[in-house]
This record gives sequence, structure tokens and C-alpha cells, in this order.
Amino acid sequence: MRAPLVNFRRLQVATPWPLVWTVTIAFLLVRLAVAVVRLGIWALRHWRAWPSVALVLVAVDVQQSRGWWPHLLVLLVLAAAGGVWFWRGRDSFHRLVVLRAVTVWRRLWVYRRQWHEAMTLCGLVKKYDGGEKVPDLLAVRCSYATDEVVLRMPRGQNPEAYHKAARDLAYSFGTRHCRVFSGRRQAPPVRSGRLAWLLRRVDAIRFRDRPRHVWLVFIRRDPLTRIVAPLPVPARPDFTALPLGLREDLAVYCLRLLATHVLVGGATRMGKGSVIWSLLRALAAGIRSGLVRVWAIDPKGGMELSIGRPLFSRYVDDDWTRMADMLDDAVTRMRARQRLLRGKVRVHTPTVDEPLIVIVIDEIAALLAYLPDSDIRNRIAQSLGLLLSQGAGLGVLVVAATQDPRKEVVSVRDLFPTRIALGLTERGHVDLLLGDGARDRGALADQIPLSAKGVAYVLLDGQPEPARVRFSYIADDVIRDMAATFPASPEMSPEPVESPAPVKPARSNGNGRHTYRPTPPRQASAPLLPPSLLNALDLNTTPNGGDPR
Ligand SMILES: Nc1ncnc2c1ncn2[C@@H]1O[C@H](COP(=O)(O)OP(=O)(O)OP(=O)(O)O)[C@@H](O)[C@H]1O
Repeated sequence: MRAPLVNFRRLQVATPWPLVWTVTIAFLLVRLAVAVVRLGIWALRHWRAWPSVALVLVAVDVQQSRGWWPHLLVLLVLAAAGGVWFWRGRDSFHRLVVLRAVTVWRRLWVYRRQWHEAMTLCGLVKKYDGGEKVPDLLAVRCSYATDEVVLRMPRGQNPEAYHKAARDLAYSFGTRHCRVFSGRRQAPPVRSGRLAWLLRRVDAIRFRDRPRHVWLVFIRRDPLTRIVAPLPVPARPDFTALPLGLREDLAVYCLRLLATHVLVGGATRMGKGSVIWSLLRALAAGIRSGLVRVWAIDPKGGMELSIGRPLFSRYVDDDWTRMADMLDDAVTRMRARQRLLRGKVRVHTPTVDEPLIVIVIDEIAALLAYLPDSDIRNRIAQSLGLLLSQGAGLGVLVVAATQDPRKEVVSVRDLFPTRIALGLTERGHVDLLLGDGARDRGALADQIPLSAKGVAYVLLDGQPEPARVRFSYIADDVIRDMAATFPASPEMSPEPVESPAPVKPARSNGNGRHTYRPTPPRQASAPLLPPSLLNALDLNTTPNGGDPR
């Protein structure tokens, strides 16, 4: 027989039973308290299920006391109310009933059921201490086109693992695309009213930074295969959020133009024009009121921009020297503003006296790389360098498009803080435009099909992961209508202003809508290609034969 560890008898010490019992009871009490707290947290986390549980309990009670008739009656009343709701307020019915039902169904059937298996097979489960650490599925939110899944990573992982596994994840859950975001996609709501201070504090907790959370967006059906119609012109442009198109989660894509320059890259005929025109449409009310001045340069002889000539305070399409002069004038204007604002503010606020100047250049490579006269080319490069490095805060912005984003072609590329990547021909161009690693984080701009004109990858505010958007398609008639409705107001500046070309006003057709009556094109703005050839260019690439309606 083995000797006891402590022989109390030989030591003449009585067994300390009170101590043994106290320690045991204390230990059990602590374990019980932990279990109760965990149960409480679990119940709180699943607070959404409370009403359903309560309903089931009431239903069972009613069934036992009164039979099935009350249930049938309640079902009939609910069906009738649902029918009336669907008939009178289809949008709210879809949002509050259909989408919620879809969310519950997909959360349980698609995600919860297959979560462990999919995470294991995609290599996202960690092994620790003989057990497994599976990412926690926290929430699922469905829209018509997408499922947003929020998860918490196990320790020892970072979002890069999910970027790498994005394709595997997409196919595991029966979709073709999965976008991975390491930050929250919605900004906290703007609160107003009496309780705003309280709600803001709650939001500060609810929307706090959660480094261990990852947002997966599964694209169930691609809403960007359809052409996006022109968006309504905002009555007063909000330079921090100009609506330009649609995101793939069906939210409106808004561009922050304030204090930034924008470079649009895309292969030929992938829709660079639609980005520029969508932007001009969003600015149109400001153009008419004089809050915004657009100076346009179209090195392609007016092929793209001349159609909206009245929108521009200044416009050049045929003379390299005048293009260089215009950029020099912009630098002069910027310097004058610099003197005015020095020591007062750090970012210029547009006013009618000191408007936002937006310099639109349709093909910047033509000015920086292909221009034959090297003196003018150097002048232009110098002015652009100055504008891009100093103009953003002073309200002199450059919006430029290019087919080739390489540095040899667009030497000033790195000075554009905001970039948009439409369909590109080369894989390497994606990172050149959107920054290193953008393609690995999901910006597959080189895989955008030729038919998806106007589809682009952009970086949304504060997020390293690119989002896919489609810019609204602004047809020629819409541009002419815009130009007639929102012509640039006469400039009150010392610079020479060319008077806008006369455009026939849009005529009312009696029902409050305006129809454009085309005027014959001037010689300078006549297309360089015959219409038949232009149509032929589009025929194979646009789904409906180049007639996006
Ligand atoms: N957002 C869009 N949605 C649908 N179709 C579009 C869109 N943008 C452009 N397209 C179609 O693509 C064609 C080419 O568009 P656009 O001229 O804007 O391309 P681009 O990239 O500016 O061409 P280029 O390289 O010649 O300057 C248009 O004629 C139009 O049919």
C-alpha cells in the first residue's frame, strides 16, 4: 500500500474538513456563477430569438387550452394584413418582411449549417491545445443581391488569410464572388433631435473599431450587369459625397471630391467618359450656380467633351499651346488663392466668389507622353505637378482619365490620391492604379468583361479593400439636356472666358419633361469617326448592341 501524501495521523494533525469543504464549495460557486454569466451573455447575444421563443410558448399554451382554431384565425388575419401591406407599401414590405425572412433562412440553412465544414475546408480553422478554433459566425444580413456575413477571427489570424481564401469561400457557399472587408462598411448614422447626444454615445460603442471582425460579402446575383440609369441631379452638390453610380450591394456609390484629385484608368472604350459625365452631372447644380467652375481639356479633338460645352467655363480641344496656357492660368489662380488663404484655413471652402475649380482632362497621357512638342509638354507637366501637389486643399482639382496608368506614360500618377480602375487590359495595371496589393485584395479590374462598360473598382473612404461599382451611363441626349439646363454661369474672374456655344434650349413637351432637339454639330466638334464605325465599335461589346437603354 502506498503511503498517503500527507499523513495527518502521524503528524498528529486533524484533517481540516472545514477548510476542504469551504474550498470545494467556493470552487463550485465560482463555476456556477461563470456558467450563469455565460448563459446570460448567450441569451443577450441571441436577443433576436426572444420574441419567437415567447410566441412558440404562447402558441403551445393556446393550443392546449383552446385547440387549433385560434391559430387558424390568427394566420388568416396575418395573411390578410400582409396582403394589404404588400399592396400598399411594397418597398417596406420587402425590406421588413421579405429580406428579413431571407436573412433568417440563409443564416440558418446556408451559413450556420455549413459553417464548420466550409471554414475547415477553406483552411481557416486553427488548431490549439488539442482542439479547434473556428471563426465565430456573428451575423448575417441579406440584401437582394448580397449576403453580408460578419465573423470574428480566431487568435493568430489576420484578414489577409480571408483575402487569400475569398474564392474558396465564395464557391463553398454557392456563389461566384466573395469580397472581404476588414472594416465596417457602414458609417454610423447621423443623429439629430433631443436624444442625439445619447444615441451618439451608444453609436460610439456600437460602431467602435473591431480589429478581429471581418466582413464577408457574398454576391448572390450581380446587380451590375444592368446599365445604371442617370442619377437625379442633386439640388446642391455635396462635395464629400457626389452620387455617381451603384455599388454591388445596391447602395449608391458616392465619390468624395473635396480636397482630392481623381485619376480614372481604363482600357479603350471601357467607359472613362461615363465616369466624367456622371461626375459632371452630380456637380451640375453647382456649375449653374457658379459654385463650381469646370475647365475642360479634351486632347482627342473634342470627341468626348465638346458635346457638353456649355457646362464648361473654359474649354480647349484643338490647340496644345492653349491647353498649356489654361493649366498655367490654373496655377496662377491657385497661387492667388494660396496668398488669400495663407494662415487662415487649411482647406478652401467653395463659394461663388472663390469657386471650386475642377480641371477635367479626358486623356492625360496625350499631354504628358504623346505630345510631340517637348517644350509645351514640359510646361504642361510642370503645371500639372504644381496643381496636383498643392491644389487639392485650395479647391483647384484635377480629374483626369487615362488608358495607360504606367509611370512612363502618366508621370504624375502618384500625385492623384483618388483612383478609379475600370476594365484594364493588364493584370499589372491594377496595382499601378489602385496601389500595391489591391488586386490580391479583390480588385480584379483586368477580369472585367468587355461588355461591362462603366464597371470599376474603387477604394471607399477609409477601407483598404476595393469595392466594385458601376457608373451611371449618361447618353448623348442626356448630356445635351444637362448642358442646356445647367450651363456654366458667366465667370467673374480676370481670366478670359469664352462664351459657351449656343445650344438650343430643351423644349418642354407639355408634361413637364424636356426633350432635346439636336442642333447640327459645329465643324470643330464633329465626330472624327462616322457614326456607323462608332456603332460597330460598340456592337460586340455592349450587351444590347451598343445601345444602352
Ligand atoms: N456606364 C456605362 N454603362 C453602359 N455602357 C457604357 C457606360 N459607359 C460607356 N458605355 C458604353 O461604352 C462606350 C464607350 O464609352 P466611353 O466613350 O465612355 O469609353 P472611353 O473609355 O471614354 O473610350 P475612349 O477610350 O475612346 O476614350 C459608349 O459608347 C457606351 O455605349
